[in-house]
Amino acid sequence: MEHPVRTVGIVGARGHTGAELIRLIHGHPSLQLAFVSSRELDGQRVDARVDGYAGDLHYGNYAADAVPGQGADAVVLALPNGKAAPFVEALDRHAPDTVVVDLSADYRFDDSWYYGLPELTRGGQDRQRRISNPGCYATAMQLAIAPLLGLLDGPVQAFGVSGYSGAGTTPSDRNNVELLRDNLMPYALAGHIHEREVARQLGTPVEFMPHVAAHFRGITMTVNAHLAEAVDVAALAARYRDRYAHEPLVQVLDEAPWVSRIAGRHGVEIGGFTVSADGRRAVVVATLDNLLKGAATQALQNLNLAFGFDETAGIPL
Ligand SMILES: NC(=O)C1=CN([C@@H]2O[C@H](COP(=O)(O)OP(=O)(O)OC[C@H]3O[C@@H](n4cnc5c(N)ncnc54)[C@H](OP(=O)(O)O)[C@@H]3O)[C@@H](O)[C@H]2O)C=CC1
Ligand SMILES: CC(=O)N[C@@H](CCC(=O)OP(=O)(O)O)C(=O)O
Repeated sequence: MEHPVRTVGIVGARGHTGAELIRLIHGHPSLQLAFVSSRELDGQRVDARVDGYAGDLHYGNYAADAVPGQGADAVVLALPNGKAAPFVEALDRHAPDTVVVDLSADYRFDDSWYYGLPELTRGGQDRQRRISNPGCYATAMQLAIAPLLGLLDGPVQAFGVSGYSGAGTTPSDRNNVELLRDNLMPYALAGHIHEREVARQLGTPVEFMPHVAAHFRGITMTVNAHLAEAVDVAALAARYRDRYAHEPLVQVLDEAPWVSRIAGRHGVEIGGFTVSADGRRAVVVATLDNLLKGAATQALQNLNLAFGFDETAGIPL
């Protein structure tokens, strides 16, 4: 179906997720880039920085008060955690009908925002204007755990390993390639914000242990669940196949998915179904690309739903 073209601005466009969004929006049949904002790249050509973008757009440095005046139909905030509020306040005040998609964790606990994990939260109210876009670990955990709801007996343990692009571009130990070489770096082993986010969304306790590794992109998430009744591997896998049968972005496999195979791809792979001898403990593995389904691809799903487009428009499947 033909749609009128809608325009999208990106704040935080220098970052890893911003670059992916530029590529996706540029290739979208019904979306067009209105502006891309970066303080550091102000004035530079976008085509000199982003493979896959061809055009005359330049980065600009737009402070929060300047964003509503750009007239974009949607604004994606791809800023570090804690930086979204001035942009949201300016849009609330001067352009309240703008669709806002926030990639950070800033509004994920705010019930006045729509939590946009389409495979689990889409419904009758998808034409949203304030959308909190779940991140990489939270998406992997929720998609891996959701089919187990109703079977669980106690907290679920989630062991996650992220590529270092998950730590953004601000220098830290977690994106320091020297420190990561031949290494696996554990951090925030209890109480990570994504632990609380997933527990809140799924309504069940989760114990999350994040790590970062030397690869650039991709998350692997191993979930360990104690069950109230025994299952066998076939029944466990069938539960996932049924749950995601009509989801173009979720592939259910028999074997355990490998993170090396998901880099650069838009969906999620779930597999490696294993049960203990008594059938009361299940293990499941999920992989996704943190920059795509964990951020930019999910943002595109949410923009598509907000504008009434096909949810996967512009997403190469
Ligand atoms: N990386 C990932 O795998 C994922 C990231 N996310 C979330 O998405 C958001 C963006 O992540 P990512 O792309 O990795 O981040 P980056 O660190 O790579 O990029 C951050 C961007 O924000 C801009 N920026 C930084 N500070 C400010 C500020 N005070 N005001 C205005 N602009 C600022 C930077 O550009 P400049 O300094 O030039 O202005 C840059 O464009 C984060 O909230 C992150 O948690 C979510 C899922 C996955
Ligand atoms: C490796 C690494 O540092 N990862 C980041 C999360 C990645 C991400 O950006 O996710 P959210 O948007 O959900 O915060 C972290 O653990 O905080």
